[in-house]
Amino acid sequence: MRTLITGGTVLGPSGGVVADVLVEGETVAAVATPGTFAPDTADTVLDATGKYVLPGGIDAHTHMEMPFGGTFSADTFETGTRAAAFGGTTTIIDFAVQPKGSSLLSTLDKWHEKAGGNCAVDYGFHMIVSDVNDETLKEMDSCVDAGVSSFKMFMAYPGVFYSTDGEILRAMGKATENGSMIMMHAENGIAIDQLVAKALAEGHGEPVQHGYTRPPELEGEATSRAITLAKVTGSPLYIVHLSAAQALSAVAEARDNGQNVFAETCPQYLYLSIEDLAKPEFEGAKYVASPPLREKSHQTDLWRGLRTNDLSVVSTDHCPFCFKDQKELGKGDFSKIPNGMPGVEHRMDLLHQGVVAGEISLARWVETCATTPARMFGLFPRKGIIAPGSDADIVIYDPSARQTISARTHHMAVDYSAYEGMTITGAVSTVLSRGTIVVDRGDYLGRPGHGTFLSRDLSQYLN
Ligand SMILES: NC(=O)NCCC(=O)O
Ligand SMILES: [Zn+2]
Ligand SMILES: [Zn+2]
Repeated sequence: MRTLITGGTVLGPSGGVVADVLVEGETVAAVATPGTFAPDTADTVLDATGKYVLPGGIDAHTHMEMPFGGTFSADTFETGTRAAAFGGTTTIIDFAVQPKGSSLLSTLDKWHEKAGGNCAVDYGFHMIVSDVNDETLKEMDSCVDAGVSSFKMFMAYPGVFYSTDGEILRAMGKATENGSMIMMHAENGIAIDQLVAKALAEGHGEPVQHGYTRPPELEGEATSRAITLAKVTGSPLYIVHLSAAQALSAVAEARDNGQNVFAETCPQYLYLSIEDLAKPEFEGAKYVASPPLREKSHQTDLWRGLRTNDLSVVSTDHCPFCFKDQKELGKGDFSKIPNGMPGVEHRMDLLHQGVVAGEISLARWVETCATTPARMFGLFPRKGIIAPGSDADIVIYDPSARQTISARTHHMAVDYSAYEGMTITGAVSTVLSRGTIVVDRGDYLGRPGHGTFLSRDLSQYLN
């Protein structure tokens, strides 16, 4: 099967060039001067004139079917990866969640069961370690052997996912040994729990209290502490869902000092704010995620961080809970609102909107949403670039189309959109996953089970 994509501007991490792309089977065969290949030698010709042709997005932070607060995030691997495909994301890396008291390998088996045969696009796993002991430390080696080479830990959520500094230090030591990466949810959960208890005792149960009780200073403090622990152990560190200027300063300083510290932010922290959390009639619950949405002033710093590469990656932290029945579990007590927001479908569009607004370049759009996550998580050059030999995960993107985001038209299995009514310039036209057209002008042509598991080895990037 040969597919020829003609006349588009092919984008990569260093800019764009008008070229034709030849796909043979599942991989890119050539990127060549327009007209190099006769159209009648291809089975399918896609005219991309006036459009961008870019590597499929890589969302390195999703939570499909994730257990949290007595319920499960609303997207299954089937619905969530289909929504990802609609939005131009052709790889997700989801988090397997170790329940306290159980093993990492049985957790991994469970996540394979959930995802196997169901995904529309390719997928990998990180492992959430919530129980550090001799056995799980050994199992981290087995996870790396099984292609799961990144481990998330929590300085937040005492009693649930939380690890002490000592436990983090031990896991970081193991990561240094076996060439894996520690990913950190950096918020001071012990202090936050005190603020939450005080707010509730004073009768403040409304959603905006979620923001007030998780101040940015406690994200900055935890980020600095994680960086210090990583320095002591010599381990690389990846800060997930960074939201606050204080945390960004800590990351920037560490990077300036030559430490292997990386960070991601998410579209919600670039576009939404504590004003959304403060919406009346419990509507603020739609925006409850941790870390919380911040004052708008933080957004300026985050966009700058994306330009300077102190923020290297944009992921979604897609963790959708329906407003009805799920978010409602926390009516009257904000601490019981399931934490998380939907987003996997709109990351590419929202970051393209950053290009339109002059915040980032086209090259940074591709780099932060595809190339760098591929490099950092052991998928490059198979993913994250359009080059001979790479998987033909390709998005044809119309930069002049206009669309309005709405729950009425999105494909995520959740009853609201965090960006309801927002108008975007640019839209996905066609998406190929390993050479197969999975989305074309609004139609889904893929199938559950097309997506395959990606075994990841980080040694190339980190050494
Ligand atoms: N972010 C969030 O609120 N929910 C998902 C779990 C996590 O990433 O901490
Ligand atoms: Zn987290
Ligand atoms: Zn998350």
